[in-house]
Amino acid sequence: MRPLRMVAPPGPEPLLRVRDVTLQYRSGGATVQATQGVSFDVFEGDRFVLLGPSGCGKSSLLKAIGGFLTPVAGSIELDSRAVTQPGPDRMAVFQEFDQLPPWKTVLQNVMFPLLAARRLARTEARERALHWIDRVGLARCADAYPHTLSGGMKQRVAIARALAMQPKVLLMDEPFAALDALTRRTMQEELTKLWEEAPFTLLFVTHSIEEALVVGNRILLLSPHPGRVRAELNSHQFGLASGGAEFQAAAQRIHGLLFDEPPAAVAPGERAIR
Ligand SMILES: Nc1ncnc2c1ncn2[C@@H]1O[C@H](COP(=O)(O)OP(=O)(O)OP(=O)(O)O)[C@@H](O)[C@H]1O
Repeated sequence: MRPLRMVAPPGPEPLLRVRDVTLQYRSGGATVQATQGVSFDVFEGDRFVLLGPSGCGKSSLLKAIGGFLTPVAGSIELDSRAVTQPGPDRMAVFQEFDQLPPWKTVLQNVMFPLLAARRLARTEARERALHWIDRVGLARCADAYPHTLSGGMKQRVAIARALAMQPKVLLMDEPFAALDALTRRTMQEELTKLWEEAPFTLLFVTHSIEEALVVGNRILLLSPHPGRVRAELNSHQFGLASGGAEFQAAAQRIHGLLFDEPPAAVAPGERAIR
């Protein structure tokens, strides 16, 4: 099918530019193709969502943007510089609750990257860390160890740790997928609130259509394995208060764009990607 993309308004240069990226793994003599020629732009302050079915290469794209996987074709630029390795300008939050070293307290966990990157002296790192621990609502848990925290609290620590580094882009790989439905909703709410208080650039991976609509302002739809761009949509009209018929219709439409063969019809304002 011909992928669809919203007509891009003339505007600033993208912060993150992904061009024709093909990703592969070599596994036991075989080659697994994760994505095929994927292109998209993320602008400063975007909440950009990669949405697609399991195995379409969303995590692989995040790994490549993180500098952990080199494309076999195409290019990735952050702030007009080629991404060739991991760096503190791209902090990640993952789904797994064990991403926090268990022998460090909450405060030590959040301070750790600040000290490792030699960004700040210990006193400033502590201050910065405490600020972010407070921002995610965990001020009373600064001296707690991860095993004493709930899943949602651990994810809040991971978010505080990442945002304390003031990355150019925050990478989130299904960060709420292992949480119960109620906590997941709360976390979506809290993430949106953090963004509203002080916007940052977010690249968020999910396979939940509802989560994409709630968290994102722009959504890239990827086809099943290997991932290709199917469409790019604006979703800034949907927020946490969204529900009802319009939200359901948008979710249905995205479902059609992702899975229907032939794909769902083009909406006004969208065009084929050249
Ligand atoms: N380390 C690896 N070695 C070999 N193949 C891999 C590796 N990691 C991922 N793959 C394969 O690459 C493809 C894309 O995987 P990826 O995890 O990026 O997809 P995804 O869209 O994030 O899936 P999910 O939503 O299930 O996490 C899959 O076919 C997967 O099996």
